[in-house]
Amino acid sequence: MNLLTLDKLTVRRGRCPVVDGVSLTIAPGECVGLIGPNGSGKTTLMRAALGLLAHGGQSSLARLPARQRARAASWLPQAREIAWGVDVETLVALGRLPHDSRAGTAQDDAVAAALARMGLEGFRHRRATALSGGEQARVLIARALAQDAPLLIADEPIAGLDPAAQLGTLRVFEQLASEGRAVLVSLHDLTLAARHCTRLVMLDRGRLVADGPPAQVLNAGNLARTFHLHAEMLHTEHGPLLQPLDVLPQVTHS
Ligand SMILES: Nc1ncnc2c1ncn2[C@@H]1O[C@H](COP(=O)(O)OP(=O)(O)OP(=O)(O)O)[C@@H](O)[C@H]1O
Repeated sequence: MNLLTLDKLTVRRGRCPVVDGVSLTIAPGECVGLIGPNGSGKTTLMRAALGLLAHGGQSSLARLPARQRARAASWLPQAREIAWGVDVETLVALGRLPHDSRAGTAQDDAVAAALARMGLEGFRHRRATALSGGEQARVLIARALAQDAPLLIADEPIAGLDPAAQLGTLRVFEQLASEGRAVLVSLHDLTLAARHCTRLVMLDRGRLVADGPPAQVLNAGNLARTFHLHAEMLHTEHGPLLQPLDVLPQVTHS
């Protein structure tokens, strides 16, 4: 059974559609990378899919009552704001709010597992607001993991993380997928997207322009048309490596 179905999802800002008739499904076991240039509609698509923005078309998640939705999907927004100076363990435990028994073994296990996955055991008793930006970002990812939902939707979760933390985070997402959950993650690093996602969905001016295996989606034509990039995809023993070579002139569309 699919964990997310979008059918002609459309979001307008004024008269202009910034997400334009996007249809897709996400099934258990998939780690789907959402890629596209700045302003192509990635955040808007995710927020509309979650029912956080008025939209046309259908989203299977947006239709659910709030509590059920919070059990069906966890959401990691791009803005990393930690408003309260609580300790890291307490903050991560907030991810358990959608579940009935907030205290007890299930909660302790989920929080401990989330802290371990993000390598935060040593931060458990630190005040969350007193951590570095990257550390705070990892704590917020841990909070989303503690929610223990079948689908994680994450908006640029590795922005601002050091290279090891970026790799570690994407490996956690791959692990979630291999455990039978699913992830929809927006990414700007196309090499990491190619290496760690099972599938890529490419947006261009709100439209879905490619959807499939990374090697197929990241072809020279798509990179030129959508990203205005001349790039070479190198196939190394460690996996694909995208080498940007030049910026191409943008074609004006009427
Ligand atoms: N509140 C808003 N009011 C009007 N237009 C908006 C609003 N929020 C976003 N937009 C526009 O919608 C389009 C899509 O924005 P969105 O944030 O979804 O893009 P994105 O692909 O996530 O970009 P980025 O990679 O820069 O984060 C952009 O053209 C943006 O200017």
